[in-house]
Amino acid sequence: MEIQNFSYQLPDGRQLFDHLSVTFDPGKVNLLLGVNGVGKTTLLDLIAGVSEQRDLPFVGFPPMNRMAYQMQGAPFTGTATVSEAIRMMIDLDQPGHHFQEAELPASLQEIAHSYFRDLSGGQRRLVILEGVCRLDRDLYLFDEPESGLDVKVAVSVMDRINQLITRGKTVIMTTHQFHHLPVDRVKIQVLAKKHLAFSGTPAELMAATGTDSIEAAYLKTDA
Ligand SMILES: Nc1ncnc2c1ncn2[C@@H]1O[C@H](COP(=O)(O)OP(=O)(O)OP(=O)(O)O)[C@@H](O)[C@H]1O
Repeated sequence: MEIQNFSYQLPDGRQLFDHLSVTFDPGKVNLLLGVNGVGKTTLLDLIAGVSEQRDLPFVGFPPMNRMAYQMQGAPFTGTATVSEAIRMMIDLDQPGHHFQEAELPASLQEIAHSYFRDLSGGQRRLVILEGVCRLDRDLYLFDEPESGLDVKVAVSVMDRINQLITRGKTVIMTTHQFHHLPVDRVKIQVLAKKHLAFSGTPAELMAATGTDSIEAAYLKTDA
């Protein structure tokens, strides 16, 4: 899946990307890194087709009905319980699947009968993430999935994302946190100043920057 030589202007005329080329690896967690405002979410929106643009130089991406996108702050009906919300999402592409609450992770079973409107911000995010992971798609887009989650829940979310990779799915995700990543299955893309500043494995990034952690290595990039 490739973005080839892509230039993009925001509605106010600012140039966000200038001849940007990025290759995402199948079967991996492709991390999009970069400072606030560099354009990570915009890129996910463009890939997912949320921002309607014609003739994009995007090659090899699956059609929209084979993608799942966890957007930041995705709305959901407040009058559904957690269990109903997950069931609704499963019904989207597996109608007739007999969903049982016992299939839910323990953290969601505890709140299975709570209304979505009564959940905390982190709990809402967890429900949406679980629903997105339940969709049977080829490409999964996550926008800061662990944001606002406590460490234990964040670890379980990364485990969930890791399960997708184990099943041969492809993930593209933005993040500002570098813990609990399946490092041997990660490809890092660092966006900076309208371009790609780095593309490669965590080991390559650390070797290139003479560091021993992804966080230290990232801080040494141009991002
Ligand atoms: N609809 C829009 N109209 C005008 N500017 C926009 C629009 N959407 C995004 N932008 C601008 O595009 C730039 C990139 O935003 P984007 O949300 O993609 O950044 P990001 O890298 O995801 O940031 P963060 O890490 O803070 O989530 C920002 O300067 C933002 O203000």
